[in-house]
Amino acid sequence: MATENKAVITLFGATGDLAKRKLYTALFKLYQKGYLADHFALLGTSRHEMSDEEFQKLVQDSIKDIEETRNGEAADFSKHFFYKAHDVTKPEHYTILKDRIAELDKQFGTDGNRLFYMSMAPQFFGTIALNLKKQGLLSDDGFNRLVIEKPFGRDFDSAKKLNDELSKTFDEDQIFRIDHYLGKEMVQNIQALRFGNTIIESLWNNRYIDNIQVTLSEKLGVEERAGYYDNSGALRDMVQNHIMQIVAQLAMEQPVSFTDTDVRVEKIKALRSLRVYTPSEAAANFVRGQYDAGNGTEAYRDADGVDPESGTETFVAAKLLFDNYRWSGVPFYVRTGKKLADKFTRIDVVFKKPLIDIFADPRNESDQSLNSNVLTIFVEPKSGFAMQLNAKRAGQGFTTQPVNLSYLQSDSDKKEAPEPYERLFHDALEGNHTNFASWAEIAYAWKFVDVIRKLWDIEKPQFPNYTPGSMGPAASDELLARDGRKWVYRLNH
Ligand SMILES: NC(=O)C1=CN([C@@H]2O[C@H](COP(=O)(O)OP(=O)(O)OC[C@H]3O[C@@H](n4cnc5c(N)ncnc54)[C@H](OP(=O)(O)O)[C@@H]3O)[C@@H](O)[C@H]2O)C=CC1
Ligand SMILES: O=C1O[C@H](COP(=O)(O)O)[C@@H](O)[C@H](O)[C@H]1O
Repeated sequence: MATENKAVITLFGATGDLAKRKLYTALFKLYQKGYLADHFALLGTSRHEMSDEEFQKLVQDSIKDIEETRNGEAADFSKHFFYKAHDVTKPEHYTILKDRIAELDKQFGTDGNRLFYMSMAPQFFGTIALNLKKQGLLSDDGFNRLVIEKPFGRDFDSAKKLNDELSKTFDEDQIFRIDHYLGKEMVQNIQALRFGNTIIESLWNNRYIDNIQVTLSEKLGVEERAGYYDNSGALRDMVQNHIMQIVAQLAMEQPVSFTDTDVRVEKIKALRSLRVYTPSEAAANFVRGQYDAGNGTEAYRDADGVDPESGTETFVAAKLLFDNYRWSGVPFYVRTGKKLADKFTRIDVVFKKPLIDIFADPRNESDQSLNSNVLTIFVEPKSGFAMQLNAKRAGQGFTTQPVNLSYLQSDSDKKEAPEPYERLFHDALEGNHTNFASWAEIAYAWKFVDVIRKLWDIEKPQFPNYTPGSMGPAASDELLARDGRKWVYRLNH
């Protein structure tokens, strides 16, 4: 039975792409499930003039593809939505919001609970937070929470400046920094798999694991976001946040309890032990790429809104090392890129082979009958796990072959699973930080990434260097080949 969350949500950027594509849908699903009911209201803002009725129509249009569970549900839901034109850079405009929030609080009985959601260009985040306090928009009665979109800074210094600005208004336990990968079902499952299974956790260390591979592969290019992406690149867009968060969950120690505070402590410790490279180590352990034209796709540099001489990377592969007792000597290979062969996210945990292969033919030195055991966590589009084991091939004689034990979520399971934004909105309304990035995690991730960024900003890359539809530049395969390893997922394999 769902417990209703009471709050007035103030959404900055209410007419933006993210709000229309993801946020209203997420809220509607929470409404359908009863997590939002009579006692909530959303006050949308942007500079655009619009009436409440027009805004309600915009919200209804955004959720029109979701099936209603009862007649008139979408219309009833939209009646909780209100709008005020507001320029976040104008301090005097905040008074308009303040009065309206107070009215909505009374009208909907939200007990003074306020959730502020910044879904706007990041240069405005600091200003909004400062004005929320200065202009008196915070409540004295219920909770005051801030949900903030990515990117959180573009390097450590800018992230720290932003965090200092936010901290003048909100305490760390009031800030919810969105990383939508943390809202994905199978990313959350990493902890269930590790800490719910003796068979897994007892092997989860450098005695048994040879290497771990994380792949976030995208088939699409930059689409409509070229302006943002060309200033960002894959390192900032995907590695500093999503990949670091996944890697932290794979590397962390078992938390004392499954609470946000204890989980955070362990993730922070894991990121603290990530080896920060010197520039020459960074050059050896990081690979960047940019897609060329090919397979019916134009080159990145020819895309609308991209600098024709752009040196922005659309692909990153890297080898990460943790300097701690559990992981010493185990490389974590990560990669992400646009215009790759397919859209998928997966984690491959490659176990060490048995020390002695008693099945190999002693007369043939090159005979290797045993494969590595590989645990694959399929994050998307399929969701589940597979464990590759060695088994006897059926029939006369004795040879082994790899076989798979697998669990894949059914389509109905997947339909039941909330979308990341639904889950994360709900967590923020509940005040649960488990699936949000803390400042310390973000700070360590930036300090790690800044070394690479600085190096890449100095050295001119040899771009373009990979074909659309491939798995990135050859140097990505060479990164592993140098260590005598291969990506578990590769084309034509
Ligand atoms: N779109 C996406 O897929 C994703 C977006 N994000 C993040 O979400 C945030 C929002 O992105 P997105 O929705 O794409 O951005 P958009 O550019 O589509 O929307 C920006 C919103 O901000 C409003 N706005 C701009 N300037 C002002 C101002 N001075 N005062 C008040 N309102 C203003 C705009 O309305 P108006 O111009 O009328 O004022 C609009 O509602 C960003 O931080 C982005 O990085 C993160 C992941 C994915
Ligand atoms: O944060 C981002 O993520 C998307 C990929 O997210 P997914 O859920 O579709 O895997 C990426 O396309 C975008 O560039 C980045 O900003």
